[in-house]
Amino acid sequence: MVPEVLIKDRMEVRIHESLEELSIDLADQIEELYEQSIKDHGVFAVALSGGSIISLMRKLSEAPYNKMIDWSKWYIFWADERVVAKNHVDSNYKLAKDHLLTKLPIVPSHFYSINDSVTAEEAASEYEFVIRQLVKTRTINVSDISDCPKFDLILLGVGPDGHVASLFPNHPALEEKSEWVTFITNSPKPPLERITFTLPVINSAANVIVVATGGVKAEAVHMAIDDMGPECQDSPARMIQPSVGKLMWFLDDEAASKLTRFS
Ligand SMILES: O=C(O)[C@H](O)[C@@H](O)[C@H](O)[C@H](O)COP(=O)(O)O
Repeated sequence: MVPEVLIKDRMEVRIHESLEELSIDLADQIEELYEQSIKDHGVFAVALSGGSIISLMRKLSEAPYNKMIDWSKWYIFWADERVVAKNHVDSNYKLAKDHLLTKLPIVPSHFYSINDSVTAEEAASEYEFVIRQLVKTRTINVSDISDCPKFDLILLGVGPDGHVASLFPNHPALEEKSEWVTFITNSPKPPLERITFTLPVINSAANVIVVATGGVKAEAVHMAIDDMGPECQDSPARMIQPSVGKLMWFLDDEAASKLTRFS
């Protein structure tokens, strides 16, 4: 089935009848963005999040995608990470590795996970340092309008409260403008300690994909996408507005159930 597609400015909303259809469409779109990035600068620098998005990306490990893609060109980052050991059940690195990355022939040295043996503050600043080095060598592109990294693709889930990455409603981390990676020690969603890309970095990406499924996300999706009054202004998901890049939302019918169809 073809998804229902809504377009507003540089935002595209793709609504699917089933998770299976969403997963196939997600893999198709990621493959297309990969092709564009390779044509543009020869590599594909992708940042992942935690949560259900990882299992929704599973089609990438199946035919035809697994054979169409030159996986040696992929560089994997985390838009946010829980500050726990890499083998801890809460680790976003472990989640991605167990359910996706080990099923793909990506070069292991192309996984850029955080240092899990230091404090959240140190992990954030070390991670930013690593990204800065990769921007210097242009493994990660640089934004056309600031000195921020321009990831080829940042993939985000969204929480029922509208959080994206580890940027939670009304949290001071949302105000961070100078750091690329910041840390929090009081996450409303456990575990408490996390590192996260800041809004300037997310909004400098060439492409941002946000995935939300299930009725529990319907209100957050409505607040993030629809033209609403002041009550939606606190939604971190609504703050995802790439300055130059493209924003795509992938929803299932339930997550889209409160959405105003705008085109
Ligand atoms: O580490 C995390 O907790 C995540 O990166 C977080 O931002 C997640 O993506 C959303 O909470 C959506 O998670 P679900 O898709 O599982 O609801």
